[in-house]
Amino acid sequence: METVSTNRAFEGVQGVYRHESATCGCPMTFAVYVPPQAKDGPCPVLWYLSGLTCTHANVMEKGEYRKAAAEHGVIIVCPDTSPRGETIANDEAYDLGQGAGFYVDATEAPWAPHFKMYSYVTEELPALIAANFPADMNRQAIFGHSMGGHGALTVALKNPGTYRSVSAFAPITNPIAVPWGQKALAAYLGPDQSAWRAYDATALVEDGSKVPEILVDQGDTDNFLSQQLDPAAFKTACETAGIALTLNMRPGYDHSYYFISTFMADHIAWHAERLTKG
Ligand SMILES: N[C@@H](CCC(=O)N[C@@H](CSC=O)C(=O)NCC(=O)O)C(=O)O
Repeated sequence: METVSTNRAFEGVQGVYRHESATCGCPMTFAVYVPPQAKDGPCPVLWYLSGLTCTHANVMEKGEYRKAAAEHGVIIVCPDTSPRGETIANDEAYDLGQGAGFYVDATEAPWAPHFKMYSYVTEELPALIAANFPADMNRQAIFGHSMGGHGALTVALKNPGTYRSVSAFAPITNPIAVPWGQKALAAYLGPDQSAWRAYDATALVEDGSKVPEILVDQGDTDNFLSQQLDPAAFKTACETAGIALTLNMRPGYDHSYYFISTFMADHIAWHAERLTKG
């Protein structure tokens, strides 16, 4: 692992790192904020998964998470959203290929050799974090935005013992039913829609995956709300399954990092409460 940069912030350290990923078969860059409490012992880890077009840098530069992370003593890890490189498959559209990995393990050509973001964020990167940072891997939580909200929900639902809590900003909650998801899942997983259900938060809940509670914040003037994000089916699935979903509709907020940064401290405090219990 190579250190790209480190900067002192809120008495902790914001770092950017690069490593050769065996899972994605290319160099991958990620950001880690280590809070000041780490000098006294391992800290819990909160994963942030970003949305379409993002690298590790969008939330690092615009998410405003460091003050709350330092206050609560939480490490924040921000992976990239896909493998990248000139020799790696891509698409000219912003919602497929590089910058749009959808946190799945692709099975279809030309994506399958490198687009393994599910395994990358659930296996390879956690092992790297455990080996190189003052991280208490028995206390992990996960959140994300839009495509990254979809990633956070599906990763938590598929690994209920690993993450103590899960939340999302404006998540894609039912990708099999919306254009972004239908396009990406068809490309990465092929035409058999039964394979898509393993990466759809609403379908996972309908099919029996369970976490005790979920926090979601959603702007009501988000331009993607009706076509790509509509949380109605997810809300119904959670109600039926007995999952306590808190869905905060936020008047006047859009899909941007202005919205995310407004509610970032609330989400970190919510996770910190669950990460420091027990
Ligand atoms: N370029 C596209 C929209 C891209 C976009 O809005 N990306 C969001 C995530 S959307 C869902 O995953 C984002 O986080 N962008 C990065 C940022 O820094 O804001 C278009 O123009 O429609």
